[in-house]
Amino acid sequence: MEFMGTETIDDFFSGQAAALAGGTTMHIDFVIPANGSLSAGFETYLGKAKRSCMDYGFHMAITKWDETVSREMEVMVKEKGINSFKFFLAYKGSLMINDELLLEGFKKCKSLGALAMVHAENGDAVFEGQKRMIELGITGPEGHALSRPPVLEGEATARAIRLAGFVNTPLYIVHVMSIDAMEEIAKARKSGQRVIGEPVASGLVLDDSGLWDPDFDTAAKFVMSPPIRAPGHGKALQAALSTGVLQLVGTDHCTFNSTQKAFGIDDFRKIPNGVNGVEERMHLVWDTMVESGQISVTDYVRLTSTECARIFNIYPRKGAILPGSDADVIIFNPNSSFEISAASHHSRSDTNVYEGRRGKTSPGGKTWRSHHAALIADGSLPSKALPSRLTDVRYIAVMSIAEAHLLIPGEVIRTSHGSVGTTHMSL
Ligand SMILES: NC(=O)NCCC(=O)O
Ligand SMILES: [Zn+2]
Repeated sequence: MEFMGTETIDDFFSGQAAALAGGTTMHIDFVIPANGSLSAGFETYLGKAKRSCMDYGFHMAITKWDETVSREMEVMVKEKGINSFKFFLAYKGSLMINDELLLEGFKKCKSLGALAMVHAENGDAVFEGQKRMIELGITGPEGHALSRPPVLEGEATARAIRLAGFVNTPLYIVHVMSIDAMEEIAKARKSGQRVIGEPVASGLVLDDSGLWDPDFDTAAKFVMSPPIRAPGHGKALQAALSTGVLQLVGTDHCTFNSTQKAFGIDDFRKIPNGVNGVEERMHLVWDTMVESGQISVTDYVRLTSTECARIFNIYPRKGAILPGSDADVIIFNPNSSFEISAASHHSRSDTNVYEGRRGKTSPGGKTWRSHHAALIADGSLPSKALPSRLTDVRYIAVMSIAEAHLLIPGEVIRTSHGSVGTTHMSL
């Protein structure tokens, strides 16, 4: 993804290699239109995706509005297999759109049967918050969190929910990071509105303390939007996930290396926003949610995978181990762990926001093995595979087997709690 004057350090190949190493076997990336053109953006991303080593799908961002965009949305849905569009309420001056455009976009999604997705922060208020921080002389990464507090996420979430309700169209809130946003989603769902809330790995397991680290590189690696919140928010998001208030776990994998993050060494507003997570998501959700007893193994499969397949209409090709479904499996040993580190991860990023945390190994002691249709015998990654873009927006299945059970290609899969699923990430 091109963002904030630079481009993510992971491309389709390295991002997907990281995903596969971490037990995720398909992703849906966000296409950013090229100068507002959906078809040009789509072609650009098809070109980038030539480097793919696993299956993928596309969402698309809508960053401006006119008759051409409206017509192109129709083409994307009817001819290109895109069934979800993202609207940014933040990033004033670049990706942000106003309420008028949001309403147009929601109406168009409704008429096309597509799912509207929203990045929910009040971009005008964030802009004001950033000015305030700079005026106070706060230029470091902590200024990022201070300038865009949870109330601005709550406000934008509530506004998007109400406007989606006004248009009467379903809504998906991406990267839910705060109690404020989660409570708006809870209220809407209780009232019967179809609102889907997606927390991401970073919001569930990290807190904002890293942003105050005196070492710039360390602090800057935690800069993402909405920001990683103060202690307490993550725990509340975990509880919301386990009780069904939030529906699935994504990653928003969007990596920049230290030299890119250093663009903002004198001004936090210039630090490219984004953190890693696609390689760590399955480990972290297992570790945080299953091992703590907050969710069952069956829940784990649903939250990391099946739910996503259902929401994006990919089930049962993905999200199920059934005749005709894709045979994507992951195998790990819950009793054996390794240390997560930038030194050994598969992303191209030179930092890892989960440095020092632990993940599970495969039965052979290596990273998890995961692959679509062809299991890798020794846990190694594919050098080049035969990926496909699922034009009917089908996803990939991941089966989690808690008992380490070595599979060989063609073997009948037996498990006491086998299931399947999917995830999405953005590169
Ligand atoms: N989330 C983030 O900080 N970077 C990716 C762009 C976005 O999705 O907002
Ligand atoms: Zn976003």
